[in-house]
Amino acid sequence: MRFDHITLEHFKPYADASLDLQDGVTIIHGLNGSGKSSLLEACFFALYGARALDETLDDIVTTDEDDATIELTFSHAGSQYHIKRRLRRSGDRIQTAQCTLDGPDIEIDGATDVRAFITDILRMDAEAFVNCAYVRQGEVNKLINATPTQRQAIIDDLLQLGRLEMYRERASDARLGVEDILSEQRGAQTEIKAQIERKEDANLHEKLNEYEAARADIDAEIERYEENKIRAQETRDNAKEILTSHEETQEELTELEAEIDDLRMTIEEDESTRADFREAIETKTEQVETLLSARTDALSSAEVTSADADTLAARRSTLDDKESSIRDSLQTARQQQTMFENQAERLTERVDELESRADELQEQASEAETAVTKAKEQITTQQNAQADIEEQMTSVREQFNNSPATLGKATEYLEMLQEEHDDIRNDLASTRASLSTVQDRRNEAQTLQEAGKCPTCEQPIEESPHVEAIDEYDVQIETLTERLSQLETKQNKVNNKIESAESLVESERQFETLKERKSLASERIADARETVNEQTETAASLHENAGELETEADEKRDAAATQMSNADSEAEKVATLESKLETINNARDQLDNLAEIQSEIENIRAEIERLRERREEIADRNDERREYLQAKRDRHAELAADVNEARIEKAQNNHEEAVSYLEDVSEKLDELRDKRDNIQSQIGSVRGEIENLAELREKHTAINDRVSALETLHEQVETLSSTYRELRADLRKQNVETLERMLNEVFMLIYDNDAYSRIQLDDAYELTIFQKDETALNPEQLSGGERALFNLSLRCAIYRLLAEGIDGTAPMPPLILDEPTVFLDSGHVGRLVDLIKDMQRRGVAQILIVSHDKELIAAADHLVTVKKDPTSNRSSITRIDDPQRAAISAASSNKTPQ
Ligand SMILES: Nc1ncnc2c1ncn2[C@@H]1O[C@H](COP(=O)(O)OP(=O)(O)OP(=O)(O)O)[C@@H](O)[C@H]1O
Ligand SMILES: [Zn+2]
Repeated sequence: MRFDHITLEHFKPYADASLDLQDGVTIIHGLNGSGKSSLLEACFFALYGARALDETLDDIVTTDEDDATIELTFSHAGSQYHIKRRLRRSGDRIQTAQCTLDGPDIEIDGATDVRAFITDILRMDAEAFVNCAYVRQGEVNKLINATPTQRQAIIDDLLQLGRLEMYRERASDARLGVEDILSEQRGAQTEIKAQIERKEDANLHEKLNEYEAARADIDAEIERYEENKIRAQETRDNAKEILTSHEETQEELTELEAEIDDLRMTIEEDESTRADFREAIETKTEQVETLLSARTDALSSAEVTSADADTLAARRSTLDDKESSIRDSLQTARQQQTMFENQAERLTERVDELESRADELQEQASEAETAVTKAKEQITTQQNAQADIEEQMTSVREQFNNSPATLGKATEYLEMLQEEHDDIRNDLASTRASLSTVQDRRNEAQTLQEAGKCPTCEQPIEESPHVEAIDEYDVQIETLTERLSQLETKQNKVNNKIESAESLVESERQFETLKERKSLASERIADARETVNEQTETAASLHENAGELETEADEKRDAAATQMSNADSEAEKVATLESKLETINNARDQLDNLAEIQSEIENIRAEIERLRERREEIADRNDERREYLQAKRDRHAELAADVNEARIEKAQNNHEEAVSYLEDVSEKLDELRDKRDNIQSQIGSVRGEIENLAELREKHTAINDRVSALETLHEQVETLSSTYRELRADLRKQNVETLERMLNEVFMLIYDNDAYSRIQLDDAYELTIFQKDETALNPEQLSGGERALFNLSLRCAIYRLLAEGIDGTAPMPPLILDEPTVFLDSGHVGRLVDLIKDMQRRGVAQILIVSHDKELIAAADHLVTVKKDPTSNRSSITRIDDPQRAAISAASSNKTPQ
């Protein structure tokens, strides 16, 4: 067997990992806790499940994960198989969700079946696998510490010697089974023999003859009694017939008597009904009398002579005719009344309309008159205003009388004065300027003169021709000053004139305004006069129209009164007609009353008639009944005469006797038959016994044959059991010898020191080590390292024994070592490398070693390093392509190979 490939998901520290595995030595290397052992455990788990690891499924799934998947591919006997296990959380527990194995022509589903299949092809269960191929970390002492019996069991189991023991046990079980059956059969044989002897002593045929003779006697007796019984039955039946017929006659007589009583009673009841009816007829006849006298009164009230239907109908039709003619008149009168009322109403409405229209016109007329009065007042007011204006105008005119301007020329005059005033002002300004210039020149000349210069040419004065200029200036100043004073006087005068001219202009403007106001007043007066004329005319015409309307209103009012009185007279007619209708209705009520009385009389008479008929009917029926009654009485007398008392008495006696005999004979017959049945069953049992005896004889022959066959079988099984025992002992001896030889070979190969001469493994699987001086040591006395070496040797020897000792294809799993160097010194690690190479040479195809020891890398064909990421706490796997170079570099740098 070879592991080819393993894939992990969420298995212990692995999040996601996969690894190819080949033939040869694979070293799995890494630091403590990096996940090396877990990798091997995964392979083991894939094959056998969690139980084999002594762990629960919860331990296997990576902490905080809810599922895990482990897949292992392996080759075995030329075929490749693939196991897949999937775990999943369900509630707070992890469970196996899938466990399948597939390979050529096989597909298995379910953990139990997969484990069974693996156990079968490897020929070892999980425990055997661990004992042979999987040297687990820290299990150094397991085989050393085991008792010889345990060791024997382990090794026997591995070598399948257990099977021989099983076969032996089965053979021995079979022998015991045969012995059980044999002793049982012998017991049965003796028992049957005794039974046969007992039956032969019982003279069964003689007994049978006796019983048959007794049965024939009883049969004859039974026959005789049966004949007697038939005769007694005939007697009883004849008597019974006579008695039955008598009983029937008695019954008929009783029935007839009852019928006679019934009939008599019915007749009496009916006669009493007739009497009741007669009384009812009398009462009703009296009622008719009363009603007849009521009818006489009703006839006179209804004004008819007879109450028969025709008369009443005729009277009704007369009333109907009258009513219909009254209704016609009534309708006409009502229509007339309505018509007159409507007309009166319409006329009254018209009167109202006319009066209101006349009022409106009168109002309009008085409005016009008011307007006239107002216009006249306006005229007076305006005339007064005119006189006032004229007065003011006269005073303005008077103002102009003594003025320089005429009325209408004042503005022109003012403008002329203003021009004059402007001229004077200009003159004044220029004169003042001239005076000032002259004065300035004179002062300058004076200054120059005083400085000796000519004031005109500014030449030195001596040569100046203009010395007289200052005087000229003085003259000019005098002239100019005079002129100024003249101009100022003139200006004052003109100013005064302007003032009075301005007042004139104002008056003139006033005069114009007055003129306008006067003409306005004239216009208003004219307008008011027109208004007076117009409105006076309007008022007159309105008064006229209003008068006409009032006249018309008076006429209409009269007409309305006339129509109203017509309506009243029609209303009177209506009342009269309605009271006539009332009278007719009363007459009808009287007719109804009469008709009712009449119909009641007729009803009661009909009732009386019906009662009479019923009385007659009952009388007829009772006559019939009386005839029938007579017939019944005749039949009764006839039957009573026929009864023969003596004959009946005889029949009764016969019947009693026969019945009592029959009872006795039945008892007797029952007794005889019981007796016969008894004898018959005894005959049956004797015959059964005889048959039984024949059967027993047959059975006896058969059981004799079986007992001798079982005796032969017992001998054979005994031989088989002892053969298995001997075979196993032989094989074990042989295996112990081989295992001892191999153990010595391996131990000598791996153990470096020269302290021990040999190891002894005796038939009882006791292990002893001999020192050079032949003193014996128990392996438990060895040092820790020596025990580790001893354990390794023993494991390798067992592995070799299995691998070499089994014919054909060895189903051996890979040899798996977990931390084998733990107790070894460096020298022994080197020896371990030699051992591994030796095992390889001897044909162990796949060796898997977990080790943190770099020295072991020297033995590796393949190197796998395992590392755990310190932050994520997840492990990863790396394959090293060239392990030997890695080993050298590791040895030189003393570092973990990458
Ligand atoms: N269910 C789990 N989930 C996560 N991590 C786990 C789980 N079970 C174990 N581990 C981790 O896996 C590691 C143990 O792995 P393993 O025993 O394979 O280590 P190792 O490399 O063989 O170490 P050593 O050299 O000490 O034997 C531990 O660090 C542990 O924390
Ligand atoms: Zn480990």
